[in-house]
Order: sequence, then C-alpha cells, then structure tokens
Amino acid sequence: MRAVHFGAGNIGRGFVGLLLHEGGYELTFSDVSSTLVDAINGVKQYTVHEVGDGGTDTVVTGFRAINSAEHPDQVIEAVAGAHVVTTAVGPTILKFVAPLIVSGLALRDPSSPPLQIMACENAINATDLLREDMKTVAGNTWDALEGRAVFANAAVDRIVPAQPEGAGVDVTVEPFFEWAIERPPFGDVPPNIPGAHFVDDLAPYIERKLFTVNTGHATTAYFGAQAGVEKISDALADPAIAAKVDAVLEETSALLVDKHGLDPQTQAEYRATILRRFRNAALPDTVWRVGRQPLRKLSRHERFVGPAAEAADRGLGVDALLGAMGAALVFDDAEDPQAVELQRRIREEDAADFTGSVTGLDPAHPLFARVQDIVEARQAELA
Ligand SMILES: NC(=O)c1ccc[n+]([C@@H]2O[C@H](COP(=O)([O-])OP(=O)(O)OC[C@H]3O[C@@H](n4cnc5c(N)ncnc54)[C@H](O)[C@@H]3O)[C@@H](O)[C@H]2O)c1
Ligand SMILES: O=P(O)(O)OC[C@@H](O)[C@@H](O)[C@H](O)[C@H](O)CO
Repeated sequence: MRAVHFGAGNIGRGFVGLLLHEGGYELTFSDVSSTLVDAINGVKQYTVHEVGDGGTDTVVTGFRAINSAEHPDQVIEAVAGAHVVTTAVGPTILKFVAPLIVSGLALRDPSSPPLQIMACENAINATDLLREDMKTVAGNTWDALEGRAVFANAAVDRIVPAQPEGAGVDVTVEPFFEWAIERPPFGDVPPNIPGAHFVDDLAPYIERKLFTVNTGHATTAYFGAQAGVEKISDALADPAIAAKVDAVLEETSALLVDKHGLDPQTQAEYRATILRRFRNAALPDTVWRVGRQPLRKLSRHERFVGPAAEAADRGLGVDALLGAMGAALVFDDAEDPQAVELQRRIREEDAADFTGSVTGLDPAHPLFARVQDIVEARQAELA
C-alpha cells in the first residue's frame, strides 16, 4: 500500500506520516522545501518524540521525499500509483497541490481502486475545498477523472510545535492525538489508519475541534503575545489570560452544545483536557506559531468569526470572543506576512471596510457592528 503526503512539515511528519506508516503504507512526502526534502532523503528513519506525561518515542521508516517544485512529474507518478493521498500544507496552499493530484488522476489506471484523498488541515471541510480546487484545474476533464478518487473530510488534532534548529527530521509532539475521518465516502474499504476514528457525520467533530482547541489556542496566543509572553504554557500560567481563555471556551461550548446536542459535561471534560494540553510545559510551542496567519484566523468560517456569528444568531453570548478578536488585531510579528498586512490595513482602512473584508461578515449581520466597534477602538489606540 502506498501513500503520498503533501507537506512534510510539523504535523506531516509528526502525525499524518507517522500514522500512515503505522498503517503499513509506504510513504512518499512531497514538499517544496529543498532543505527539508534533502534532509528526509538523507535519513533512513526518524523519531517522533512525545513530550509530557506518558510520552514515548516512535521510529518511522519506509519513506522518501520528492521536491514537487523541482520534480513535479515524479510526484504525479507517485499520486497515480498511490492508494491514499493526504495533505498538511495549510488551507491556503491546497490550490497549489491540486494540479499535481489532478495530473496524477489523469495518469492513473482507471481500473485501479479509487484514490482515497484526505486534506488534514485546520479548516471546515478542507477536503471539499481541495476537491473544488481540483475541479477548477481539471476543467472539462473533471467528469472523466472524478470517479478515480474518493474525498473524505477529516479533523486532525495533535499539537506539533515548530521544531528547534538542528532537530533534523525528528519531530517533538505532544502525546495526545485524534484523527476523525468521514466514513461514507470510502464505502466498505476505509484506509488502514490505526487510531483514526471513522464517523458518519464529521460536522460535530471538526467544529468541536476547531472551535474549542483552535479557538482556545489562538486566544491564548493573542493575549499571550499582547502580554509579552513567548510560550503557550507560560501564557496560560497567567491567571488573567487563563480566565479570558475560559470565558471564550464557555461561549463556544454553549454554541456547540446548542447546535450539535453535545453533552455539556462531556464538553466540559473535553475543554479541561485541552487546557491541560496547552499547559504542557515540555512542549516548546510559541504564541507566534499558534497566532500565525491572523487574517486567516479572523476570516468568516474560522475559529473566531465562525462560532461568534452562529452564537449571535442564536442569541448566545459573544463578549469573550469579541475580546479575543480584539487581541488578534494587536498581533504583530514582522516574520508573519499576514500579521504585517493586518497591522498595515488596520492603520490605513476605514473600520467598516476592514471589518467587512477581513471577517467576511455581511454588514446586516448582528455581529458586524460589534466587530466594527472593536476595530474602531483599536484604531483609536493607534491614532
Ligand atoms: N502543527 C500542528 O499542531 C497542527 C495540528 C493540526 C493541524 N495542523 C494543520 O496542518 C497544516 C500544516 O501545519 P504545520 O504546522 O505542519 O505547518 P508546517 O509549516 O510545519 O508544514 C507545512 C509544510 O508544507 C510545505 N509546503 C508549502 N507549500 C507546499 C506545496 N505547494 N506543496 C507541498 N508542500 C508545501 C512547507 O514547506 C512545510 O514543510 C495546517 O493546515 C495546520 O493548520 C497543524
Ligand atoms: O495551524 P493553525 O495555524 O490553524 O493553528 C495553530 C494551532 O492552533 C494548531 O496548529 C494546533 O496546534 C493544532 O490544531 C492542534 O491540533
């Protein structure tokens, strides 16, 4: 069994690649970083180090890497002969990997079992986004190619921090992991991924993950950065920040309970587990990684505006979420192009234009005016 995984970065090596290896797949990583590709091809094995309570080391073998910028034909050939394709490149990069997968499908033997495709990104229905990108690329060949693949959305959860200089191909991760995958697209033959959880309806899982883990994480990062703290675990050690994160998670939990009928006690336990994970001091995770790409994080279906808009529609509280969005507006990292753009735009744009284009909210939506107030408050501080 063969798998091609796009994006050999933190989660690619520290989680998706690891589980595919454990499922018996021979693994081809595809990445655009020549340093990373050379490093992967320079070793026969790498170690995934779990740090924190109960952490163990696992050795991954049976992989190679291809630089898709230099050797797209090799990637296309690997896709054509693969059983599984996964991605962990970031939601904004899916459109760049789509052409390679489409070309791989075109080369694929039509009598082969359908290629099983899963985008493992922090986004609602990321695989559907990839499929749409592929459809656009394929144009009028899509009808012929579509049947050569099946597409399943997925929710992946494991904190994998940026790796320290000199770590090589090894990856430091937290012990916890969860991978929920839509089952129906696979019919009777789901991929063999030990530890993955196949579900009939992914919506409650991906929303619970994105609006609890990622909303809480980003809130910790933005308030932490504002307080001048570097590490996520240190940010949560500040009682004032911890209280703000708790308040945000109370709001998203109320929405999730209301919308998906989750058991409030189970959701409270899920929250507590997540906060314990964030507090893992052995994990060298920073506010800069977790806060990265603030414009993406402030967009319409993401971890702040997504739950806040739905909570406002249902008459539920959103004050804490608005407070966290206010902290996101302050996030400034010279090495993060989106943070730089955010800081430029909030200084230059009219508050209503900024609110509309960053959040994607309709001006008639009840949340719009409240976000605009926060934008105006930040602009007043900057004036
Ligand atoms: N790190 C985590 O804790 C974590 C957990 C769950 C989900 N995720 C999600 O996984 C995705 C990747 O996150 P990450 O933390 O591993 O980031 P990362 O930056 O460590 O890895 C991304 C990799 O993608 C590569 N890449 C960029 N453009 C590419 C292209 N066109 N083709 C192939 N590879 C390309 C980069 O070179 C990099 O190696 C994101 O969507 C993220 O939200 C991350
Ligand atoms: O990857 P992002 O930028 O969407 O979000 C940053 C972190 O919150 C995220 O990577 C978490 O570590 C991960 O989602 C945990 O499963």
